[in-house]
Amino acid sequence: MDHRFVGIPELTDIPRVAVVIDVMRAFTVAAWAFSRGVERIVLASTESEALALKESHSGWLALKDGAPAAGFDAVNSPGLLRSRDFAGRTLVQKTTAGTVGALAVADAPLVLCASFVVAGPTARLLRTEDAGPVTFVVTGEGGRAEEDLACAEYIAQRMTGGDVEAAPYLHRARTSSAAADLAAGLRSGYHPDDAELCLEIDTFPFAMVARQEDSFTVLRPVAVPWTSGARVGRRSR
Ligand SMILES: O=C(O)[C@H](CS(=O)(=O)O)OP(=O)(O)O
Ligand SMILES: [Mg+2]
Repeated sequence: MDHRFVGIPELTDIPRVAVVIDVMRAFTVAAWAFSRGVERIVLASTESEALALKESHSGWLALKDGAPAAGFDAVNSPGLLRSRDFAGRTLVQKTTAGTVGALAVADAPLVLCASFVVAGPTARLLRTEDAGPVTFVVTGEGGRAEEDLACAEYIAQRMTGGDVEAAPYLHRARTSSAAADLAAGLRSGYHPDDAELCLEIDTFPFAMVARQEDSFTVLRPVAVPWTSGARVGRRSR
């Protein structure tokens, strides 16, 4: 199938179906946040917007990448999130690459955010939706991040429905510069398990769908059973 693999700067039109990839770490973190009880993630375009949203909505929490900072409740680290209890909470997320990529395609009729931990459900949902050609947004390094490209290509292969060996794709991600930086502790807001947590396949049974709700871009988990007939539907444009 004629999929496109593009960086954020190459996004010149509104895709019909967009899958925004950020393995390290935004959309691994988002999946972990949902697994810890977060009900929805509101994507913010700036840190000040994230803080303003938190302040104006009782009970909302804010997460950003980089070092911990005043006003923020969490950082962009799966290792640091996995023991938190976020039951029923709304989380506002702002990161350098992942959330920027998702907001860049927010007007597309179908937008999924993905990483290896939700790769299988993401591919199954795209099959169920009969999605056709997908625009994969490779968020890292202007579209050249090897971990994101490997994950995008892995999901594209799994969309075909056949068995796909994960090892070569994971190897590319494990040997990426982002993985090396994470493993070496060069990223702020970091846990030593982060790189490995980002390199797990199908940890969670849901895909993550971004939709416009009121004036926000909101990410929610959508359960995708192995034999799903459930459709999420696309917005008409
Ligand atoms: O937190 C991350 O891993 C990165 C930020 S940086 O590359 O470490 O500065 O953000 P993300 O949007 O998750 O790629
Ligand atoms: Mg990244």
